[in-house]
Amino acid sequence: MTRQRTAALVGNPNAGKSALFNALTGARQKIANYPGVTVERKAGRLILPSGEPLELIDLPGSYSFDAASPDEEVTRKVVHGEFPGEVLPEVLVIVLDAANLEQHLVFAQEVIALGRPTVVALNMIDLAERDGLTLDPAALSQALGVPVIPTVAVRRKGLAELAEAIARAEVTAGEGGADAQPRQHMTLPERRLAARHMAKAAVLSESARHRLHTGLDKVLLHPWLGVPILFVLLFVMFQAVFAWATPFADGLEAGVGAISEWVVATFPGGFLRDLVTEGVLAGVGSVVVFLPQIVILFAFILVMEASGYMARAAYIMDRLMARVGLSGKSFIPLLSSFACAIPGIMATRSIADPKDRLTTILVAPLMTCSARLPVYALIIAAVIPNTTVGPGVGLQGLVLFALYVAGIFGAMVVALVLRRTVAQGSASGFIMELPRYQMPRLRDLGIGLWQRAWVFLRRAGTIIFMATIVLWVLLTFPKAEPGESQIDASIAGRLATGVHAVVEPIGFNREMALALVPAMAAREVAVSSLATTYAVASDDEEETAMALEEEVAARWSLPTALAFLAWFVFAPQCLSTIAVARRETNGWKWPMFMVGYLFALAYVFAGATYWIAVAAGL
Ligand SMILES: Nc1nc2c(ncn2[C@@H]2O[C@H](COP(=O)(O)OP(=O)(O)OP(=O)(O)O)[C@@H](O)[C@H]2O)c(=O)[nH]1
Ligand SMILES: [Mg+2]
Repeated sequence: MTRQRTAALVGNPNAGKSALFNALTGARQKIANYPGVTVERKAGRLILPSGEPLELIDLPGSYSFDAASPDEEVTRKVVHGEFPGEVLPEVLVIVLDAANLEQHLVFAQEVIALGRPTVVALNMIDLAERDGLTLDPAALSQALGVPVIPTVAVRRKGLAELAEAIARAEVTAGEGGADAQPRQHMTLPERRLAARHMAKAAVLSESARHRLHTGLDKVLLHPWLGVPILFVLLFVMFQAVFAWATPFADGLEAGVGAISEWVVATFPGGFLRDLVTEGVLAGVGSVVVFLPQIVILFAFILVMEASGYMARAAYIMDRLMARVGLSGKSFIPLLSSFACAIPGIMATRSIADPKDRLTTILVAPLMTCSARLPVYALIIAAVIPNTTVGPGVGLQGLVLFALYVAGIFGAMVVALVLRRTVAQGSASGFIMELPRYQMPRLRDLGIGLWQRAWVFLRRAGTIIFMATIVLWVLLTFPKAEPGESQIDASIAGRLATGVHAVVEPIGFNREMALALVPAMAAREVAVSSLATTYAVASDDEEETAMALEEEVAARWSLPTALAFLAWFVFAPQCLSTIAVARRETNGWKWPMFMVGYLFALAYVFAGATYWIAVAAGL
């Protein structure tokens, strides 16, 4: 009888099936450290200890036989003998990741329930050991009712034993293991529960560290607690941005003020001195004082990344993202957009589905980038009282938190609408391997913070510097006639009158209108523009110059200030983002769509904020 005998490798994605396949057959299947590498069946020849050949089939990873994707469909068909031109494999070899036993045992039970000759390869035990786990293959074998062979595919450990077990499984086909009970009718939650018990029973000993890590995961990834914990962390972060930064920001502000006074005292009055004090020092200085806030924000983000928490945040958010039609793959691009939408949009290249990717690009500018922080911080410090609304809860930090949440919420709603209209499609869930918890290293943290601070200062020294000088010149010429205000007379003032007509209905004053156009270069320019405008204006009125924050507090009504905040949650005030969106979508159509919908939202929400605030008597 020369019938070709076959065995198939099945299991969750990233369990090491292809690595085992290569080790057993000498093939060169692509393996890589992420799920979904193998997407079709591959066959190779394994020589059994008896010298007999056996056809071994490597299959795509699968979470269940209820196939969701085409590659999982391949697995289901091959295992059930429904694949065209393929015989029913006699032996099923389940490959488990020993370091993720609980997760992998769910599908394993479904395979064993088929009642076919089955062998389990308990792979990656080296990783389990590294994590501080000592496993008991015998206990697992007892619980599953099939032989369990420990293997390390990449170091060719346990291969002979596995081949032996495959050969034997064929012989004992149909006899069933000691504990084999009918498991056909288990539901998914029942399988999950059984998986947890079996995984627990299979652990002989666990290091204190591993226990700590699983304990942390139990709390941080808890179905109910996970989301509130994430929000509390973010909440604390925004409180800290205000509470901790204040002394440093005050120091910087005093420093800029001192330099300005020194310049005034040392140099003769005139064009150049005004350019330096009203343009460079008032304008650029007004942005630089937000450096402490930026550093604190990134300190939190970097610690969350380095400790392994950020990946868990992605895991927690995945369900929420799926509900609005985004895949979990969008999480990292959207997260990067909190720093800046440009790297965020570029990171969407990792999203395979084009509609999915387009949606992510279109909503990325709604994530609050760090360029908005100076604008938010200035307005909040100026008009929101520095009081507490509960033990340890500052009102200013609360408002900042609300603005970030408004951006996220806006993005979710927009994504939902886009997925139902112009970017139709369904969400694809993702399962990611969670990295180990780690104590963030101070050195890495320092380097990361330095890089962020440098990016911020470089922007202040280049784009913001240039925009401020151009604006100062436009504000200073032509010179006002006696009795006329300098702003009214200037080129910038006249240009602003046109913009003001458009934004007056939503409560903006003329200085705000004046700040909006140069702020297209970068959002922080809104702050430097206001500073320069007020510096020029107060010079003109022979007033003593006040700090920008005090100017805003004195001149803006609360509804106007709130409307300006609402505007910046949505407005696409960034030419570089538009340019990157054009490059990544290969054309002007989508960037124009993005700019259009964002300005429309900004206008509507700023207007609504203004009129509601006015009606409320604020
Ligand atoms: N340390 C260690 N790494 C392993 C072991 N087995 C596989 N790997 C690694 O785990 C990763 C995934 O292995 P693959 O063989 O591609 O996994 P797969 O099950 O074929 O994954 P899909 O094709 O996506 O279903 C690769 O980076 C392998 O090098 C092992 O026993 N120990
Ligand atoms: Mg594979």
